[in-house]
Amino acid sequence: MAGTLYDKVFDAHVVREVSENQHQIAVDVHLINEVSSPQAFEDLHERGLTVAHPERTFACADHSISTGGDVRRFDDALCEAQVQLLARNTRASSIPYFDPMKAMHGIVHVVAPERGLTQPGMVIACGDSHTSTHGAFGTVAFGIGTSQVRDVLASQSLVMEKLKVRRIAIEGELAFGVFAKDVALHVIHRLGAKGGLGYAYEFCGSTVERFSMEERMTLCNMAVEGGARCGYVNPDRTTFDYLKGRAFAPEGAAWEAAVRRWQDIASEPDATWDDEVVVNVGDVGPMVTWGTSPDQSVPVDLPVPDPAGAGDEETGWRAAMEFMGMVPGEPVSGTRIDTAFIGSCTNGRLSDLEAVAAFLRATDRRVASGVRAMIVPGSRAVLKAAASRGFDTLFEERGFELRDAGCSLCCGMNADKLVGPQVCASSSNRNFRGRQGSPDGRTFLMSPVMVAAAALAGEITDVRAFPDATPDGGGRS
Ligand SMILES: CC(C)[C@H](C(=O)O)[C@@H](O)C(=O)O
Ligand code: SF4
Repeated sequence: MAGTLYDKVFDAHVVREVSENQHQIAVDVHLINEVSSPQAFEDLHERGLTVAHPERTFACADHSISTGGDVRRFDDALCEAQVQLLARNTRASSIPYFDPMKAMHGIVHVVAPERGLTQPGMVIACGDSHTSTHGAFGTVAFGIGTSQVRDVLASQSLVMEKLKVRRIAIEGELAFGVFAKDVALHVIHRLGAKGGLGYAYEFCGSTVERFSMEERMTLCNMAVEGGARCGYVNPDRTTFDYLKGRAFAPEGAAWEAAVRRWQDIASEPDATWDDEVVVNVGDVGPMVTWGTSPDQSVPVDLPVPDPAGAGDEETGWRAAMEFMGMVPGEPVSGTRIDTAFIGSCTNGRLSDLEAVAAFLRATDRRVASGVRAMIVPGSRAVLKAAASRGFDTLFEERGFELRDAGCSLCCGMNADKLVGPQVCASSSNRNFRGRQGSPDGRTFLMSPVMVAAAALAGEITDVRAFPDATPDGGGRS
């Protein structure tokens, strides 16, 4: 069957066309969280409706949860109420809940793939924009608003438009110190934070083919920061190998049949894309943002650009630079930091922690004095795997706090927040003003290894400039 993966999956899920380019589509897996579901459940109950498919609905409490070691402690009454409501609503509707008191707790975009819930060819919806992460598996996965969460709870379907598809071929070998996160930041820089509006991004090319599933998740996670509603990678052997044996993955004959089905849904070579872009990443360096939008980034060894060359964006660039304390023509490196945050659904997976551990082992330095450095695994499974490799001791010996799983400082919706105008080197995906819980806080996005380097140096620094860093420590994550 000719066509793109997006077309094939979307078309296979259409229940009916509601109006011109508005389709009711079936949802295979609905992920819910404590932030965007309480109102949806309330609306549902007000209409006298019940959850249509609790067995296709899965819940995590991730944004509001404390990562300080006791998940029963809350920063404020709203956080506590949201988590309690999620527990109550899931219990009342028999929805599986990855309870924060239990071993499978974590950020929903980390937990669902770990469990094997995310599978090729599915439509996955969640009231959270970074649902695009699941596209790494050849899944059409996107964020929805609270009223759509209600619709999916009630009907296991929702109404949406069909997107255009942009094929983004990423080519080249990543240099030492360059990671999937740098590729994501580079692509967004090149195509713009709004460049993907109305599109699904299909990531392909030799770089993506070589990427692990965790690297693909990092890339797809950030598709939404480039304005795309979803991003995906065609499923291949890497995808199948990752999924095999996971809790929700099919088994035996069903596994063989699933793999055949999954192979069929990849985009055909003669498919038609609405747009095609080639991005060469062989000469991309470690990226760092200088502004308040994820596309405002520069390789760490280049100066902050001149807003005079930014056309329509000049005013926005100037405002962002002023807020961030950046000077055109001056390097971002050398900016003193107060906080270092390694975690989030972008970069809180085991391979991220492995890359950080390898980097730390290649140096003997500790976190610079005055810097608070936090490592927050995306899930308890990641935390456990990290501990079994001895990373807990390593991180703590070097002055990093290894915390419990959750969104933590990514969004400042829990006790982990910046204070005042603090500067944070962060491995997360958004650098919007106030993003990390302080209206004046300043966020610089970069890869987890670059965050670790900043933590040791006390300032944003080029990881490649660490004299004792080795290619192993700077390898891809
Ligand atoms: C709070 C939640 C709905 C939000 C999102 O939609 O992405 C959050 O996860 C974020 O990263 O900003
Ligand atoms: S880790 Fe950050 S980006 Fe991901 S779901 Fe949580 S708040 Fe959103």
